[in-house]
Parts: sequence; structure tokens; C-alpha cells
Amino acid sequence: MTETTGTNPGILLVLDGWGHAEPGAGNALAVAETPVLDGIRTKYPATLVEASGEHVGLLPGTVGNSEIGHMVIGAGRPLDYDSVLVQRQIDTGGLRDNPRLTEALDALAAGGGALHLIGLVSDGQIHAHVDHLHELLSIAAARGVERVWVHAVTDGRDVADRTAGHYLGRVEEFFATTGVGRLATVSGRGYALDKSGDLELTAKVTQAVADGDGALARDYVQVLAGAGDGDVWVTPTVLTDAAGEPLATVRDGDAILFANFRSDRIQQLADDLVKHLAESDVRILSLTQYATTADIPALVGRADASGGLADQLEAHGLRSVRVAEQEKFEHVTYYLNGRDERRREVEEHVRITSDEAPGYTARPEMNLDRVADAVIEAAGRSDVALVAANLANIDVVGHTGDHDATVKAAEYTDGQVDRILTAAAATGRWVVLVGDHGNAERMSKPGPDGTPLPYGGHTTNPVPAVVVPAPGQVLPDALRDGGSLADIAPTVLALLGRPNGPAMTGRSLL
Ligand SMILES: O=C(O)[C@@H](CO)OP(=O)(O)O
Ligand SMILES: [Mn+2]
Ligand SMILES: [Mn+2]
Repeated sequence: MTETTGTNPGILLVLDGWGHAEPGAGNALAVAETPVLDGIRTKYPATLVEASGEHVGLLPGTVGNSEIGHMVIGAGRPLDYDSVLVQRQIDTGGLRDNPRLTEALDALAAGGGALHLIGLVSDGQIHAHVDHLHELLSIAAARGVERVWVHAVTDGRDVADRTAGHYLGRVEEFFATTGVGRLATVSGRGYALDKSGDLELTAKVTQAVADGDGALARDYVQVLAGAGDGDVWVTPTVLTDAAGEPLATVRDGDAILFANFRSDRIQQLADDLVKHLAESDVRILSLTQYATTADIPALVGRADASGGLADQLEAHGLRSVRVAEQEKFEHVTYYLNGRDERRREVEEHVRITSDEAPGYTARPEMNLDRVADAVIEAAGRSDVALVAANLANIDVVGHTGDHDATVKAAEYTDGQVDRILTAAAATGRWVVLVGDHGNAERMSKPGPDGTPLPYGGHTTNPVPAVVVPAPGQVLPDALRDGGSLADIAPTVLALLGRPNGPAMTGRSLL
């Protein structure tokens, strides 16, 4: 039996991509009619908290993202994110001397094997950074590896769409300056970074990379000329030599290195490639630690994220129910729990899936009604101290770069939040609402030549944080200013009448 104590139980709603900016061009959240979300920000204790850059453990000026956002919300402190740890290893020379890397490269140099680098090619800094590829190329060159193939994944989501040519051009420059490397395949992230479990998409990339099997093109310019659906959906394409034969396939004695630092989207491909190459003699490494089924050795370790909200709830025997759609399910479970795979006894996880094709612009409602249903059901249980849910629409639809669809997503979210707030009041629960990073409050951005382009990526804007009190619950009039996502777990624990975890440096906003 879990207890809910004399203090009120509650609900934590992470509104994905709910950033704050003044009304203006491209601010879909300001345009959307959201009386509930607007109303609670004036009626109840509210503030803005930082969700990007050094405030959460990213490099200064870096946009927030769901992984670090949910990790910091859970951990109650900023955490050095994997991108920062990689950069530190580059800056200190640690990566260059990394024994796993040098050993793999020396074996390639001695045996004539090729290195295959697979990664997202952009500087969006959510999943990868093209400069990390540069460093890996230069290390490979320095260790005498002669054949390095880059299997590029085009972005168009963390950076403006149709900028893949710019980034692939940069990669070609890296080949020239390091003296090593050549593009072998080009695939859109819609295929290579699928995380819906659609293995048919993944298989197209696996076959192109491993077997040189797929659409063919002479060079990336030809690939992009045919990319009618934008950078995300570039058909996995194999580049060919003068005779029209694939430039590269993965052979015995080769090595593969995944260069994305963020794991959640690349791991489906990583697992698929490991399986595909199970009978081959190919060494496989990743830049950071992935949560793959296969055990893939990593070059750079992770920050310790233990001692967060989940550990505190467990220590106090407080039951929580986590709810999210497929897209964000790991974020309210695995990442909120500090990347701890352990399923705690006091936790229940509800994953909302759907057979319908995503079609985010056509169906900006997604399956949020079912998320709300599950939240409301859990809220009605007296053994549940905390319901924690991710409402994904504002971010996921925002990523399409479609302003009008994003307005609809925000308006639909408003209605579902209203349902949840009504249920919270009926069940004596307070509700904390917070964004995990900005997105929909900025839907356009100047392109490389300065003209505004639709932008579906994240932002460095602060995010709203609001506490809607339980009926009769007395709270301060305002929330403390100057906070960050690191203060959310302490706030939740304070509302539950529990102390901070010893590892938390965040402070309650109350
Ligand atoms: O969809 C994703 O993978 C990223 C953007 O690349 O968004 P989020 O961090 O919100 O999951
Ligand atoms: Mn997010
Ligand atoms: Mn996002």
C-alpha cells in the first residue's frame, strides 16, 4: 500500500515545446485561442523558468530538448548533457586518446578496413553536431585510417528544412581539410531516426549502409535534387562510382561508429544494423552510451542522474503513474527517471499508441484525448500520489514547421488541459504545468540568406511554469522568478510534503 500523506496528491503535466515569447511573427502560441492555458498563468502562481543552455547543462546558447529537459525536471539539478561531455572530450584531447577509439582505428589502419561514420549532419545540437564528425575524421586521419565512409543523415527538423546541401557541403570540406573521407550514403532522418518502431523505414537505411542496396545517385547534389518532400524524407540513397556501382558496403574487418550524441532516435537503427551484421566481423561503437538492446561500447560516458524525483518517490513509498504517447513515452519514464531502466514497484507506465499513421498536420489532435483519459483515470485513484504526463502536441506538431497546424495543436491541448484540471479539482489534486523547452512560440527563422523560413525546431526561450492549487489549498501568490527546470522536482516534492533528494540543487518555486 502506498500512502498519499496529509498533503494533496498532484499531477505534473509537461507540455512539450511550450515556450514563452512575446507575441509576434511566427508565435503560434500567441495566435492560438487558449483561454485555459492563458487563464491559469494569470490566476494562479506562475513564472517563467529557463530550459536551455547552461541552465540545464547544455553549452551556453544551445536550445533545450526533450531528453535533457525531462532529465533535469526529474533530477532536480542541471546535468552535463552528452553533447557537453563529448565537447569536453574534444577540447581536452581525451577523445583523440580514447583507448576504445584508438584501438579500433589502429586495427583498421593495420588491416586495411574501412571506418563507417553514421550520424545526423547538421548543427541543430539536439541529436548531433556536424563538428563532431569533423573531429572524428581528423582523428581517423591522424591514426592512418585510409578509408572512411560517411553515411549522412539529413536533418530539416532541428535546423531549417532544405539546408541539407549546406551541411553536406561542409562535410565535403571536412574531407578536403582532413584528407580523409567520402560520402557513401544519404538518408533522411524520417528513415534513419524513426522511433515509432516502423522497421521498414529503418531497414531501408540498414540496407543502403550495409549492402549498398537502395536508390542510387552520383553525388549528394543529385540526391537532394530529387528530395521533393524535404530533408527529413530524403530516400535512403547509395552513392555510386563512375561505373554506377555502390562506393561502399560494410565488409568484414570494417568498423562502424555512430556519431549522434543523443540516443533515443538513432538506437532503432543501431540495433537493426547490429542484427543485420550479426554474422560479420564488424566492430561497432557509439560516440555516447545508447540505450540499445545490443551492447554497443561507447566512447564518452554519461552524467550520473540518480537521486531524482523517481528515487524520492520510491524512498517515500509514493506511487506515480506516467502517461505519454509513443513519441514521448521514454521521456516521462526512462529520462525523467535519470536514464534508469529499473521499473520501480511504485511506478506504473501507460503508453498511448495508435494504429493510425501519425499525419501530424492533418491530425494535430494526435491521441491527446486518450492521454487525458489515462491521466484522469489515474487521478481518480486514491493510491496514486503523482500522475506525470507528457502532452506532446505543441512540440510534435510544431516540428512540422506548419504554423496553422501548430495553432490547432495548441488549441486542442488547451481543451484537454481543461478536462484534466476539472478532474484534478474533483479529486483534490494540485497540477504543475511546465514546458520542457520552447518550440511553437517561434515558427519562423531567417535562413542562410536572411529570408524567413518556416522553422519547426526548438528554441532557447524560457518556458511557463504554473501551479494550479487543489481546491482549498493555500499557496503563495506567485512563484519564485529566476528558476529553471531543475526547480520542478523540488516544487513537486514540496507540494507532496517531501524533502528534496540529497543530490538535488534545485529549489522549490513556491
Ligand atoms: O523529435 C526529436 O527527436 C527532437 C527534435 O529533434 O525533439 P524532442 O527533443 O522534443 O524529442
Ligand atoms: Mn520536448
Ligand atoms: Mn521536440
